[in-house]
Amino acid sequence: KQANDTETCVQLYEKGVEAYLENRFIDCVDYFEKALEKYRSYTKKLQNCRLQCKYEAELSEPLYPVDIENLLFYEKAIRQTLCIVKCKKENSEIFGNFNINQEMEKLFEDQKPYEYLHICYFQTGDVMKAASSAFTYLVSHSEDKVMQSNLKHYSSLKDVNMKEIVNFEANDYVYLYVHGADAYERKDWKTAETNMEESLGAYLQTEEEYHFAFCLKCKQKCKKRLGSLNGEIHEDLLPSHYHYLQFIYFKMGNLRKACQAVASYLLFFPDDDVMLSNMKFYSALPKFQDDYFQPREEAIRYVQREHYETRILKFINTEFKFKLSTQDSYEAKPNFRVIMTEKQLQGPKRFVSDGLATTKECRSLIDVAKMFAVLGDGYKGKKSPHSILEKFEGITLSRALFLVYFRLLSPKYLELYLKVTEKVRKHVQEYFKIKETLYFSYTQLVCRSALPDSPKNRTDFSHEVHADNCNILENGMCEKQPPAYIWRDYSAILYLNNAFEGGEFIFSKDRTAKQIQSIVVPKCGRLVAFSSGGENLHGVKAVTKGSRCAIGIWFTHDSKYADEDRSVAYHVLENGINFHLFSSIDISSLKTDINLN
Ligand SMILES: O=C(O)CCC(=O)C(=O)O
Ligand SMILES: [Fe+3]
Repeated sequence: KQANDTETCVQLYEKGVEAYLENRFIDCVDYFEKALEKYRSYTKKLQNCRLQCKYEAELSEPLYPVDIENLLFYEKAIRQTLCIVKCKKENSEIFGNFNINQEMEKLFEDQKPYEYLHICYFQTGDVMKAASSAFTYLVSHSEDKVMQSNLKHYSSLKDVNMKEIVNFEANDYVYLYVHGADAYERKDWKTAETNMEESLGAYLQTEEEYHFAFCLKCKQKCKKRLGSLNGEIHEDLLPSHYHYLQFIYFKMGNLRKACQAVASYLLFFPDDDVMLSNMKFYSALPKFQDDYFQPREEAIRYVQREHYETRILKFINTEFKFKLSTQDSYEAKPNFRVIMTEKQLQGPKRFVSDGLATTKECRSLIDVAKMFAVLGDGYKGKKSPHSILEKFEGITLSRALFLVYFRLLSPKYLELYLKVTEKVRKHVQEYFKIKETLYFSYTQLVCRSALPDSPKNRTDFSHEVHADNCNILENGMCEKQPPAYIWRDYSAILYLNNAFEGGEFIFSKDRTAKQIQSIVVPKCGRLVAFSSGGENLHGVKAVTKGSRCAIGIWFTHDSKYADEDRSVAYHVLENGINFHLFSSIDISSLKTDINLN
C-alpha cells in the first residue's frame, strides 16, 4: 500500500500506527515520513502567514494620520489578525487539507512519530535512521529511560556511526551554529563566519516565529526552548554568536566587524571580563579607529525589546499588588463557616469550611472544566496520573487565560476562577493566622471521572496517600527534596460537586492508609485546607461513578514560586482585549452532562 497525496496528516499518522501494529514496517516508515513532511509544511505555511502579516501590518499606511490614544497599536493588531485569517482562508485548500486538530498538533510537537519510526526503521534495516529517530526523540525527552537504552543499543551496532546521528527536528540555526563552531575549531574562519552569521539570522527569525503570540512569559520560556542545542541547554546562545564572531573577524583581518561584535556582546553582558579585555586589546591595535565599537543593529533592537518586556512584567506585578489590596476591601461579607477543626480531623494544621462558593459558581466552574479541560492538563500530559481506571480532565490558570485571550471563553469565567481562589487564600491566611505573605503558587481545576468499565468494588485510591511538599520514605519520614514541590507551604482543595460515588478525601497517619484519621466528603463550596508537609498525609479514594470536580490551590511564602500567570490574568481582565472583533463563547447557554447533586 502506498500513501497517496490527498491524505491528511491525521490519516497518515493513524495509518502509520496501524502499519506498525501489524508489523508492516515498510508501510510504517512510508506513512510516518509522509505525515512528518505534511506537518512540517503545515507549520511552515502557518509561520509564513504570521510573518508576512506582521510585516504587512508594520508597513501599512495608518488609517488616520495621527496616533490618538495608541489607536495605531490596535489598528496594527487588528490588521495583523485579519491578515492571518485571510491568509489561512486563501490557503484553505492547503490548511483544510492538513486537517490538524489540537490533539494531533500535540502529538507532533511531542515528537511522537519518532517513537514508532525508530522501530520501523530498525525493522527495515535502516539502522542509522533508527538511531537518529531515537536521538530526535531524546532531544526533547532527555529523561526517557526506554529511549535512552534504545539509543545505546543502536550505537553499539556496527553500522551505526554516532558522529552521523542527526536530530531530524532541529531548527535550521542549530546546524549552522554547530557547523560554525566546528569550523572555528578547525580555524577555517571563512566557513565559520558564514555559518555563524547565518545561524544568527536564523535564530532571530525562528524566535520571531515563536514570538508572534502575546504573552511575555511565553517569550521568556521560548528563549529557553530555542537555547537548546540538541538537548543541551545554552542560556546564552544568542550572545555567544557574537563571542565567536569577534574572534573570527579578528582572524579574518576585519577589525571593525570584530569590534562591532565585541560591542554587541557587551550589550548582553556588560561586565564580562574576557570581552572587556578583548576590547582593550583591539583598541590598542594600530588599525583601530574610535568609532569601531558600535553594537550591531539587530543586537541593539533585541536588547532594547528585552528590557522593555522586563519592565512591563515588573510593572504588571507591582500594579497588581496594589490593586489586590484595594479590591479586598470591597469584598462582600463572607458567609462561610468552619465545620471541622484539628480536633475532628485528628491532626495538626488542618480545617474544613463550607460556603466558599455558591451553587451557581460551582456550576459555572464545572462547565468550564467540562467544555475546555484537556486530558491531563497540569499533569504533564499524562491522562491518569494516579489511577488507570479514571479519566483526569484539568484546566490550569494559564490555559483559562489563553482561552480568554483567544476569545474562546468569556472573561467572566476567568474572573470567577480568580475570585473564588482569592477568597480561599484570604480564608486560609486568616484561619491559620499567617503573618507572612501567602502567594499563589499553582491552581488547577480538575475533574476525575470513573471510566465506564471501572469496577464498582474498587478499593484502590484515585490519588494515593501523599504529602504535597515532601516525599514519604520507607521509614515514614518525609524528605523535602525534589521531585516534591518543596516550596509549597499550604494546600487547599475547594470542592465543586458531590454527584459521584467514592472520591472521599482522607487524612491518614501512614502512607498505606491503614490508619485513617478523618474523612472529608466533597460537596460544592466545601474547602479542606492544611499545611503541605509530612504532618498532613492525605489521599483521595477511588471515584467509582460519576465525575468529581475540585480546584486544587497551593500556596507558598517564596515569591520566587509565585504564579506569574495570576498577575497577567488580572492585567488581561482589567485592560481587556477589546478588539470587539470576535465574540467569545458564553458557555452558560450550553448544557453539560454533569449534575451538582
Ligand atoms: O482532590 C483532592 O481532594 C486532593 C488532591 C490532592 O491531594 C493533590 O492534588 O495533591
Ligand atoms: Fe495533595
